This record gives sequence, C-alpha cells and structure tokens, in this order.
Amino acid sequence: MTTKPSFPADFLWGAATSAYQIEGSPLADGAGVSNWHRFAHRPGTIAHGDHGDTACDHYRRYEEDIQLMRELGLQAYRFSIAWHRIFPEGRGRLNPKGLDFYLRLADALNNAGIVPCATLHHWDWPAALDDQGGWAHRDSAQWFADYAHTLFRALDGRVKHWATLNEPWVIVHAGYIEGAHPPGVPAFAKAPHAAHNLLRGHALAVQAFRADGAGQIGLVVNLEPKFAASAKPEDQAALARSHAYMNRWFLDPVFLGGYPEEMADIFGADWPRFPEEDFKLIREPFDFLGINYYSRTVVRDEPANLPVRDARVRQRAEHTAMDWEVFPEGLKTCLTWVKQRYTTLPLYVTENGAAFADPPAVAGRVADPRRVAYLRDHLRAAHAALAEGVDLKGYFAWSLLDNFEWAHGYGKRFGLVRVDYPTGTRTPKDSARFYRRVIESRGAVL
Ligand SMILES: CO[C@H](O)c1c[n+]2c([nH]1)[C@H](O)[C@@H](O)[C@H](O)[C@H]2CO
Repeated sequence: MTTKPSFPADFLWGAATSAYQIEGSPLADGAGVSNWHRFAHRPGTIAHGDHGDTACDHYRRYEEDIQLMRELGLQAYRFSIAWHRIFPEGRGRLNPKGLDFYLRLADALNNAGIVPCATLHHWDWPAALDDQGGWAHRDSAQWFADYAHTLFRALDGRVKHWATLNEPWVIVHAGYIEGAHPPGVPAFAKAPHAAHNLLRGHALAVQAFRADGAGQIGLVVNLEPKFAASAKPEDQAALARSHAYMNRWFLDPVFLGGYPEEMADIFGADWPRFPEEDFKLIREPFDFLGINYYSRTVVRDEPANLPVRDARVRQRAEHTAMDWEVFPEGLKTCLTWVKQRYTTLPLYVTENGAAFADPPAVAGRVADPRRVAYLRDHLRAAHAALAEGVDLKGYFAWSLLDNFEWAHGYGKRFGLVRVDYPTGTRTPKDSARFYRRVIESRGAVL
C-alpha cells in the first residue's frame, strides 16, 4: 500500500505568468516601447505574425483573472513587472500610471488572500536600454538595481516575495547567442558579458532589497537534467559541456564564486577575464532559489554544432507540443542536485507545465488529460524530493492562462485555463479542476 503524498501545510500552491505574455495594452498609460513589443512587430520574428498587443488582455481583465485564481484555490500568483511601464525610457522619468497598475494588482491579490510573487525582469524591458547596449553594457547592472530599488519602495507592504530575474540563461542564449529573442542579432562575443552583467544586476538588486525592502528575494533559473547518449568519451565530454552551459553557468558563480571551466572551452578566445571583485558581489546571499523545470535532454557529441558542440538525441517517449520529452523524475533530479551541489536554501518550483494541443471548450469544459497526467506525475516527483529532505516551499504551475509563447506566438497552449483569442474568453480546463483538488487535499489525490 503506497502512502498518498502529503505536502506540508505551509506549502505554497500557485500559478505563474509573465507581463508581455498576458497583459496586452503594451503602450497604455504612458508605457514606453519595450524590446519585445518592437521585436514582435518585426516581420518574421514570431510564428503566424503574432504579437502581444492584446495577448490575454490581462492589463484590463486582471480582476476577472484574480477571481479565476480564487476559483482555482490558488494561494499565490507569480507574475512579472513590465519595466517599460515604470520607466518608459528605462531610467530617469518614472511613469506613475504604469506603477499604479501593479499597485492595483497587488492590492487586489492581497484582498483575495492570494500571495503576490513579483518577478522584476521576465525578459521584457524598455527598448531604449537595448539601444544603449543592453545587458552587454556594464552599466546595465546598475540600471536594473535602480529599477528594482524603486519597486521595492513603491510596493513595500504589498509585495513581500520578490524574484530578481527570470531565467538569465534564456536572456543570454536566445537573445545573444541565437538571436531568436531581443536584441535579435546573434552577438556571440557579447554573451559572456551579458550573463555577467545579469548576475551583477541580480546581486546589486539584492543589496538594494536588503537596504530598502521587506520579505524574501530570490533568483529564478531554468534547469534541465542532461544525460549522455553513450559512454563514449566524446559523448561524455559533450554532456559536461552541455550541463555546464545550461545548468551551471549561472549557479556556479552565485553559489561557488566562479564560472565552470567548460565556459572557456565553449567560448574560446571570446571568454573574458572578469574582475575578481565582481565575483565577490555576485555571491551576495539571497533567500530562495526558484527552479523552472520542463524536461531533460539526452546529448551526444556534435563538433559542428557550435558553440557547445552537442546535439539532442530524441528519446522514444511522450513529448509535448513543444517537442519536449515528458520526464517527471527530472524534476526530482534538479531539486536534489541543487541541494547536493549548491545550497540548502529554500527552493520553489517557479515553473512547471506543458503545452498540448488542447481541444476547444465544449459546454464550459476543456478536456486536457495529458496535462492532468503531466501535473500529477511531476507533483509526485516534487513530493519525492521533499521526502528526501529538499526544502521545497512551493510549486507554481506554468501557466495560469494560455498566453503568448514568445517566438511560438499563441499556437502553444500551456494554460490551466484556456483563452480563446481574440475574444479573451477564459475556460478552466480539467487540469485546473485537478490542480484545485491537489491544493485542497495537499496532494492526497495524486
Ligand atoms: C526551456 O524551458 C524553459 O525553462 C522555460 C519554459 N518557459 C519559460 N522558460 C519561460 O519562463 C516562460 O515565459 C515560458 O512561457 C515557459 C514555456 O516555454
């Protein structure tokens, strides 16, 4: 007889979104042009010519969405703040109307008994900052810290759970290596500097929080367990490079004080020497680590595939609509790896979810059995990590709503709640109902 999972009474159950993916109204109330608004309107960048001009219309429908969160039984809501609404040019002039939206959002969440969990930067920022050098500019760290400091003071008492950055690795890999995200032009030699300034900005923001904030502050990273396709030395070497590149690039400096040695191998002559005092700053302690987990990758050596010289070996297993392998045990692998290698800090699963080709709503229902199974199996893995002593404090399903899936546009649906575009009609899926039962039973239904 297997015992039913039981999550701690203070375990925080939530769902997550991000500003550009759901808000719409990109230029409302004095907001500046963001990098993603400009990028998405550049022909050829986003599937089907999609963009975030309307998205889920959350900027105007946030009260309806908070009612949805209450119906789902959510205890917390992870959202991000659009920098360009606060500082339209990135620095200097503050836009009170832009700030006011987040004051209203936080108040409405608190009044609904839902913990606001704010991410300061989830990839969108004023286009003006990209024009001034972006994250590759050494001053970007201070731009970010000044923006963060403003928000800590403005939302003091309303928001007590902060994350500095969402997935700095994606900002660098997609934005500077691939060019598939803004700034949109591959700039290989700039990538290490952008990564370094993101980490410096994170640390300076934590210092600003210590001076003027209240509550908890953390960092959110994406992790993806890597496995070698074979025991051959070349595949083992590819595994080491791939693992260092995606999983250790940011965590080694913040917890161990230096970059993985594989980075110099990957970047070669473009790998800089950074000032020693930077590493002291980057190790600024913070309060929790958020982990975004979706899948794992099996890799082999592929010398032609620069810069990491690896290639994915697709597995004979279930895959999501993103062609990501469904691999629930990988969540436990990530959580235990972080605890063993880096830290006993509290951990949150800040994103976990899947896109599937959901059917349309019929009579107020959306049958999404594959997402129900995905959530069930990954929550079981999360509970197994808890049982092994991981200090897991919460779980945020990605995502509350179907939304703008970056370069994929609206064709990939991750939501617990279906959004029919462009009417914006919301329909909770079966997975939302399942998640509510999980929360009510503290996992006993898993
Ligand atoms: C490669 O998976 C990453 O960890 C990852 C997946 N996701 C993310 N990061 C982002 O944080 C979200 O904005 C995406 O919408 C979401 C779904 O794609």
